[in-house]
Amino acid sequence: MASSEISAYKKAFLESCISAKVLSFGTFSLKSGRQSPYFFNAGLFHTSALLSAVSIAYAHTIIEFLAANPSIPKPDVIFGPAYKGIPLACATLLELHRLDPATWSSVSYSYNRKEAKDHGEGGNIVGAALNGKNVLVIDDVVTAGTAMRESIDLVKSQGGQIIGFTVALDRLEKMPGPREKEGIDDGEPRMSAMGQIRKEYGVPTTSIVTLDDLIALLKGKDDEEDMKRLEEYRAKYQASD
Ligand SMILES: O=P(O)(O)OC[C@H]1O[C@H](OP(=O)(O)OP(=O)(O)O)[C@H](O)[C@@H]1O
Ligand SMILES: O=C(O)c1cc(=O)[nH]c(=O)[nH]1
Repeated sequence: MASSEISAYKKAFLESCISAKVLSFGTFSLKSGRQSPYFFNAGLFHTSALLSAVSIAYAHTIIEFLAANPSIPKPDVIFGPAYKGIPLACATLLELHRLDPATWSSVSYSYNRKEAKDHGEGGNIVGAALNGKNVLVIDDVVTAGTAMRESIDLVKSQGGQIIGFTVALDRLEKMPGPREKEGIDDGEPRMSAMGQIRKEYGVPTTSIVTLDDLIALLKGKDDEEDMKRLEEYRAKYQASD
């Protein structure tokens, strides 16, 4: 795919991520244990201009996602998993309300604490209670899907129903093999985390951009060495779906 085939808002989103160094290139250790030649640090969307830009991209992605999947019920709650999902969910809900107040004014945000609070109101959920609610989860990036699975378990344990997942970046990586953490790569094909979750839980998922979009954007205009490392990484960890 050539960079000209990326839609204008995806291109603008990726370019703002690169200029703010939300997307950076080098060698990074991931939660999965993989060594990646690129990293998406959503914690760097910390100015009002960047937070506004990212929330506009999420909001448009969510509106398109809901329009393309009419069987998905309307969300009651936008849930942002701790930590990086928290400001993203809150800012996106404000943007959705700005774009379409009639639809979004009664929708709530909610997020978890990583450590439950044992005084005051207590518990590990801040914002709307999830019991009986249709919950749309917003997170920053998906690699092996550990964070997504934790969100599914958490929302279910609170009595909520997950109706969809939206992330900024789907790295399109295959799920880790059973001995990958020990450094043993069996080289077997596997589905992506997003694909596996769609299949296992029947939960629809979407992303603003993917690794394929990033490579298409960078092709022919960036550092050739970074580009080569990105393509090698994609070839090694590319998912089968
Ligand atoms: O798909 P995975 O393999 O789970 O990797 C991606 C997740 O890892 C990071 O979160 P982390 O758990 O480090 O929490 P943070 O938001 O506090 O940085 C990142 O923010 C994603 O949520
Ligand atoms: O897989 C991860 O741990 C990970 C990848 C990435 O690009 N960004 C991030 O915050 N975590």
